[in-house]
Amino acid sequence: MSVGDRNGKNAADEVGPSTKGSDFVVVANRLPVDLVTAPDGGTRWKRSPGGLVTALEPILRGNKGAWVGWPGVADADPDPLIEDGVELHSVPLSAAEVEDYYEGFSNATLWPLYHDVIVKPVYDRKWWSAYVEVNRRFAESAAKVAAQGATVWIQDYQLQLVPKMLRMLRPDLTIGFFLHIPFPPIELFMQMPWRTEIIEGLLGADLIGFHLPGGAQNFLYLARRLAGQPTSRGSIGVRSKLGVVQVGFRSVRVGAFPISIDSGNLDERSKLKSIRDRAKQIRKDLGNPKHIMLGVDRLDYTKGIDVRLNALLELLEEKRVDPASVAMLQLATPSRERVDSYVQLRSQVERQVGRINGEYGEMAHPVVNYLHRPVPRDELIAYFVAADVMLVTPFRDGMNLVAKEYVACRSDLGGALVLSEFTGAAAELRQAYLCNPHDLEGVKDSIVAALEQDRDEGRKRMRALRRQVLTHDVERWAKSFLAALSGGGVAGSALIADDEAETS
Ligand SMILES: O=P(O)(O)OC[C@H]1O[C@H](O[C@H]2O[C@H](CO)[C@@H](O)[C@H](O)[C@H]2O)[C@H](O)[C@@H](O)[C@@H]1O
Ligand SMILES: Cc1cn([C@@H]2O[C@H](COP(=O)(O)OP(=O)(O)O)[C@@H](O)[C@H]2O)c(=O)[nH]c1=O
Repeated sequence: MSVGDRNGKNAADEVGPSTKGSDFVVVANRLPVDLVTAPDGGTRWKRSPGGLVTALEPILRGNKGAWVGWPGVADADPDPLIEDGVELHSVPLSAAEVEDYYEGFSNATLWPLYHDVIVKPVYDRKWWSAYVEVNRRFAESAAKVAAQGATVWIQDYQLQLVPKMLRMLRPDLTIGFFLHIPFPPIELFMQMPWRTEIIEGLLGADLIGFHLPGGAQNFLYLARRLAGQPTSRGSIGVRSKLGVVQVGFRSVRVGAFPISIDSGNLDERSKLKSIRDRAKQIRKDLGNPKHIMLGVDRLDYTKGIDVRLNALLELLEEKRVDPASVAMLQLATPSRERVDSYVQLRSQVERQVGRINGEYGEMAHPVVNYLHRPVPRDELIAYFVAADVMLVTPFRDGMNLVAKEYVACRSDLGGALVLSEFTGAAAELRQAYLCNPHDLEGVKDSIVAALEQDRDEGRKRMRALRRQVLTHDVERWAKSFLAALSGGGVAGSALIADDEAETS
C-alpha cells in the first residue's frame, strides 16, 4: 500500500466511501497505515508495523474492500479515505483508551498470557472495561460499513469480543475471525478472569482460524468446558479438517490456516539489480566480513533478541566465533514503547550490544550493528540478500513472517536460517537449523552449524525451504480461510459435550 504525504487525505479521497456499504470488510486493531505528525506540524500516513499488515495488504488490494481500524495515534479521527481502492474507516481511540485497551489489556494482559507468560500478565479490571468498550465501538463501526450479507473478517487478539457483538448487531453477516498470535495452553488460558466472555465473544464468528492445529484444539476444549457447548471429536488438520462447536442452531467451525507472505513478489524484488547492489554495499560497509548474521524484529520480549546476543557473546568468549570474521546486524523496530516490559527489554538489549562491542569490537568495526528504527521494505530485502545467517530465535511467536521473507529472498540458494522451534513457522520450515531458545548451548550449536555449513548442504536446505514458502503464499492462506468461511472445507465428525469429553 502506498504511503502518502497528504494531511490525512489524497486526491483519490474525493471519490468518498461507498454508500451502500462494502461486501468485504477487514476489521483489525490498526489500519494498514498510521497517521503520524510530521516536523512541519501536518499529518502524514505511514505504513503500520508488524506481520498482520504485511499479510493482509495484498489481499485487500485485490478485493477492493474496506478496512476498519485505529489510525495509530490517540484522539485522531480522520475522515474515511480510499487507499489503493480500499476504503479505510477509522475507529478513534482516546488517550485513556490507548493506555487501557491497547497498552494495557491487549499488550500487558493478552499478549504475555498468549505468549506462554514470558512476562507476567497483569489482570486489571479497568483495562478489561476499556477492552469491552473499544470492542463494542469496532463492532458498531463494522456494522455500519458492511453491506447487506457482506463477509466481515475480524483480526487478532485485540478484538476477540467483536464477533459476538457484531453478530448481535448484524445477524445477516458472514463473520470470520483469525488469531495471529498463539492460542495458549488450557492451563494458562484458565488464569484469565474473563475467560468465559472471551470464548463466547469468539463463538460469535462462523469460522475461527488459528495458525496451528494445536491452538485450534485448545480452543475446542475451552469452548466445551467454559461455554458448555458440544464440540466435534477428532484432530484438526492444516487447511484440511475443521472442528465444530454447536452454538444453538449455529455451527461454528474452527481450523488451522498458517499465514504466509507475498513470496512471489519478494522473490522478484530480491533479484532486482538495485537491491543486489545495495546488498553488496551493505557487505562492504560492514567491512566485508566472512559472515554476516542478521536479526529483524519488533523490539519485543517474545522475539528472543537477548537469547541470540547471549549466544553470540559466549561463542566469542569461547573463541568458537572469531570477531574479525563476523558482523551481526540487528534491526529492532520500536514497538509498544510505553509498556513497562518493553522499556526494560530495550535497556537489556542495548546493554548486551554495548558489552559485546566493548569487549570484541574494533574502532569503526563493531561486532553488532544495532538499529532501533523502522527500515523501508527494499532496504530490508537488501539485508536479507546480504545475510549469510538469519537468526530467528523467539521464545514464542504465532508465525514469524521474517523467517519466510528471508527464504523468499534467497533465489541464489545461499544463506542459512536458524529458527526457534517455538515459532509457527517452524512447523513448515523443517530444513532450517531448528533450535530451542531456552537451551543456550543448543542455540550456540545451531549458529555454529549454520556458519560452517558446507555449500551443497546449504543449497539443499534452502531449495527445500523455498519450495515450501513459494508454494504456500499469503494468497493461499487467505483463499483457504475465505473458502472455508463461505462453506468449503471438511467439517469435523460427531459432536461431544463436556461431560463426555476427554480432558486433554
Ligand atoms: O500493532 P502493534 O502493537 O504495533 O504490533 C504489530 C503486530 O504484531 C503482531 O503480529 C503477529 O502477526 C503476524 C502475522 O500473522 C505473525 O507472523 C506474528 O507471529 C504475530 O506476532 C500482532 O499479532 C498484530 O496484531 C500487531 O499489529
Ligand atoms: C523490523 C521490521 C519488520 N518489518 C516487517 O514486519 C513484519 C513482521 O512480521 P512478523 O510476523 O515476523 O512479526 P510481528 O508481526 O512483528 O510480531 C515482516 O513482514 C517484516 O518484514 C518491516 O517492514 N520493517 C521493519 O523494520
